[in-house]
Amino acid sequence: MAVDNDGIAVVTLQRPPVNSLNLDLLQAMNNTFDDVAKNKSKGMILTSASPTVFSAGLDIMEMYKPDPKRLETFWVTLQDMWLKLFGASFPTAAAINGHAPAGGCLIATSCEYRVMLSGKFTIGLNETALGIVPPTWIQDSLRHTIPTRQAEIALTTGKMFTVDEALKWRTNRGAEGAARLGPPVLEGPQMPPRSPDQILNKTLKMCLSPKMALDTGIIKLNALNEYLVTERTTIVDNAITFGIKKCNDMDINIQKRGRRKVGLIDETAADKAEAIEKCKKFIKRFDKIPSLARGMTKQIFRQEVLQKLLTNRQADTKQFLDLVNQPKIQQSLELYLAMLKQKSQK
Ligand SMILES: CCCCCC/C=C\CC(=O)SCCNC(=O)CCNC(=O)[C@H](O)C(C)(C)COP(=O)(O)OP(=O)(O)OC[C@H]1O[C@@H](n2cnc3c(N)ncnc32)[C@H](O)[C@@H]1OP(=O)(O)O
Repeated sequence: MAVDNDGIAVVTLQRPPVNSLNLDLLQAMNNTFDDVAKNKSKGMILTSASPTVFSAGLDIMEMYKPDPKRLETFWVTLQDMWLKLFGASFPTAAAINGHAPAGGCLIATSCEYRVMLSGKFTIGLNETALGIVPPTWIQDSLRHTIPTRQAEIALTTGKMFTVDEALKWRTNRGAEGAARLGPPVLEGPQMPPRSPDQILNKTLKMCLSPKMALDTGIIKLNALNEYLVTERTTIVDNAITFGIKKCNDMDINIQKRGRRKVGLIDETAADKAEAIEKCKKFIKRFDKIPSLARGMTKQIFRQEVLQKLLTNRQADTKQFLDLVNQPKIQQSLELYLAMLKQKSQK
């Protein structure tokens, strides 16, 4: 952990090669989260020392042919880690500088803000694809981050999102779009400034008139272009809102049409330093908010999900132990480990 001059703690996961979460790493994370809380840090950013992997999720070796006592401690320590991170009163952000499957995605979704490096990385809860069932609180972390329907589809299909798919939906391409429309397209006299409505009404009237002089037509076209440039964002936003409503009315899946993104991450960054900077910017947004009010509001907001695990902790642990000890699950884990080994030897 490194605390910067602003009092923001940057916690770097460092368990080569892929930051898989074994008992030792989870215990170290818990101790670190306690320290961040004790030191009254302004906030915490989680990132990874690996250049390509944020975290590969749970260490499968902890679950394959496990020692019963250690397996139980492992699970309870994972629950503790999640309770501390998801329920932290201080602001939390993840600078996701690589792949974040399963438990890696859990850590990221437990934070309040996510910045992921652009590139060929993926993030998601892929458990069902491995034949394992993510427990309620792990599902809840995703449901807390993205819309319920998208979370259900992602969970049941074991979806791994590309960075672009994971990004949140943005409609405002203001400057870029305006630049594409550009300056007036036709050479010639320009019109004195008027309000967009005045311009549009006049243009419509003129276009309906059968005798329009060329010069007047040019003025009007320039005026229309000016209107489109200045009001583009509003026009595009209104068109998208209208389009979404129509698609919903007609039961058309907007995501398939490529416009709607899911919001699993908040921003992208070109490199780790930029990702950390963007996370810091998020944390600094709370500079003027009294920390007690902020922290309590967050905890109330997350209380229902946290309480579910707190009340069912023993049952959740038993369910995990029963599941892992099933011969079928052991077989799946063995096959998966062999597949990973084979892949890494290529
Ligand atoms: C049973 C009930 C459980 C319920 C609880 C459910 C909650 C969470 C479940 C999990 O988190 S399970 C873990 C799921 N994780 C994954 O599916 C990711 C698997 N790994 C990968 O896809 C890749 O490793 C990577 C993260 C994309 C990185 O790829 P890269 O090419 O950089 O590295 P590799 O060559 O694949 O791996 C290097 C080395 O690490 C070993 N390894 C990778 N992931 C894990 C892991 N999760 N646990 C243990 N070991 C892992 C991999 O086998 C290689 O080992 P060596 O061959 O070098 O010995």
